[in-house]
Amino acid sequence: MFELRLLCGEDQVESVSEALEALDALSVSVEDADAQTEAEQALFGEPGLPPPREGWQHSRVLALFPERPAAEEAARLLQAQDFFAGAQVLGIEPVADQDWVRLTQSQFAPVDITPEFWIVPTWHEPPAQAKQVIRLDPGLAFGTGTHPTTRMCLRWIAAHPPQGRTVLDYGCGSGILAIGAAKFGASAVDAVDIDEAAVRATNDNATANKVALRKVGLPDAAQGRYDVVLANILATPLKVLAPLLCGHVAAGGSLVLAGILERQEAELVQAYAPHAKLQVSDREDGWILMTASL
Ligand SMILES: C[S@@+](CC[C@H](N)C(=O)[O-])C[C@H]1O[C@@H](n2cnc3c(N)ncnc32)[C@H](O)[C@@H]1O
Repeated sequence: MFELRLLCGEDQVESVSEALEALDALSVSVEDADAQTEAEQALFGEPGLPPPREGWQHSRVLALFPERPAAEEAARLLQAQDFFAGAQVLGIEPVADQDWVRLTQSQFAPVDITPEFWIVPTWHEPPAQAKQVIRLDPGLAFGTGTHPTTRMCLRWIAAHPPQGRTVLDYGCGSGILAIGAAKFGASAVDAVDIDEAAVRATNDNATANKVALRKVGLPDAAQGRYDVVLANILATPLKVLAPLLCGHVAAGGSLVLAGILERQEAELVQAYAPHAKLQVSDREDGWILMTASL
């Protein structure tokens, strides 16, 4: 395959990408041309908030073609378009054949939560010392066990097995916390997310792990009170959700919150103060786990 490399301004990326697709590019990808420089810009904000920017100031657009003449023809046609004015063709490079599946898989190794509790991709054998295993492959939904926020929630579950208790996983992503709670003996687990793709992933991952979740759906599926409420979202939505999440915790139950940076501790304590007394119960890589007993 051959890769056509282009440099475009913010306003040109969409037209150039669409034109490349119309010119039968096998794939089109866009990178921040200013990455790792002082001009690098963040594009994504917290969920529910508008992105700080719609696109990068300078983008590298990379298009794959099966043959060099097709890439050359695409470059020639693009250069003749008005919308390409100011953009540049950086070159056409052959792309070495690789076993992409193997390469991707090699980046996801088993992850230990405790010495005996592991998250293991399906293409790996569980380590010998693993007594409790969640089988999970990377997918569209967040939560493979590699992020500190997920790891801290799973560590909390392993340290406080919800044996015979009801659990709500609010913002379930891949369903990893719900599955963990079910594996550690919860009597009923509900998992909800605002993202339909997360709901689908949670159902699929629960089936793959042979655990039965009681309800999986959009946030309205969470009804009533639970002995344990887990929410690994981010500080801003967690603050907004304070009354709702606390309203789902049964008397004597536990609230477990993650997605909070160390510097956000005080604002979370304040937001939850009318409902619960939050305290930091774990920390990893600048993230904290905050919990409360109600
Ligand atoms: C950081 S991921 C956590 C996924 C998984 N629970 C874990 O611990 O790895 C946060 C998830 O919360 C969901 N989410 C964000 N805001 C939400 C909201 N207001 N209500 C429900 N889910 C939300 C996102 O769609 C995402 O799947």
